[in-house]
Amino acid sequence: MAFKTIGAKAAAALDKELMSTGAFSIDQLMELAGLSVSQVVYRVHPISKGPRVLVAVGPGNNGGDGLVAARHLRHCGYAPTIYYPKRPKNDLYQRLAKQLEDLDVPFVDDFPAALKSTDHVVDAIFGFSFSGEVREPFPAVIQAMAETKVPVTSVDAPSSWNIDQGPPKSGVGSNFHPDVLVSLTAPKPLVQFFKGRHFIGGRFVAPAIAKKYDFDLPGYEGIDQIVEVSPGGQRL
Ligand SMILES: NC(=O)C1=CN([C@@H]2O[C@H](COP(=O)(O)OP(=O)(O)OC[C@H]3O[C@@H](n4cnc5c(N)ncnc54)[C@H](O)[C@@H]3O)[C@@H](O)[C@H]2O)[C@@H](O)CC1
Ligand SMILES: [K+]
Repeated sequence: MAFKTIGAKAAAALDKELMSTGAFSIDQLMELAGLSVSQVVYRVHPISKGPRVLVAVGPGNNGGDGLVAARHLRHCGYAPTIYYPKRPKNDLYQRLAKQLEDLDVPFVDDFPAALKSTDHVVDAIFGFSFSGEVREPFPAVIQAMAETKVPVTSVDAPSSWNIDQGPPKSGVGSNFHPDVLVSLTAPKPLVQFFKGRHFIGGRFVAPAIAKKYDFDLPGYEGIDQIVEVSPGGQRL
């Protein structure tokens, strides 16, 4: 059985609903989303494969998930490094960054250089609100992630891919195929073009809300925050 996908518009509406009628705060959702991402990294890249994780953080909530994941990974014994070139003034992102600074997590400015000394990359640049062509300073970052041999885990979407239509046909991102994807709440239509290891995370949706938005909860086991599915979103 394939899990139903939710398109960009539905994902944004679901997000709004969780924070209005669902009574969640954004901090809560982001904490659980980021925790899922950290569990996926632990699953696909145990510390024995190398503790260094470079997290590429974008300007929106996808980036916030990356900051939370980095904090959990640090507490689990990894050595994360953060690339965060566009830091919004928003209080939530400032606090997430401060929490990392207090754990002595380094922030770096040169992504290609940092990529040369890491064991794993988390792509938390853009999620379901990405649209159009990638703007500066991110084209070189996407290109570097496309070319590296270091494994890349993308949060919610491979950054630069159109949420509903998948990878761009040409230009930045057309050759970007991350090794791992963590779909948050439900896979997006782009998963039909994805070929790597695929997980669903974001264990915070009530059954009634999933029903309203016409997707299935993946059946998390025990205390797991993630479920592995096929690249295209079939139950394994
Ligand atoms: N309900 C859920 O599923 C949850 C989703 N969360 C995360 O939130 C994400 C969505 O967050 P947002 O709506 O803040 O948006 P995104 O983080 O997807 O991206 C929006 C940011 O990217 C910029 N941007 C958009 N297109 C661009 C382009 N072509 N070039 C350069 N910059 C561009 C925008 O100006 C904005 O700053 C999800 O993908 C997921 O990762 C979680 O944090 C919480 C719960
Ligand atoms: K992403």
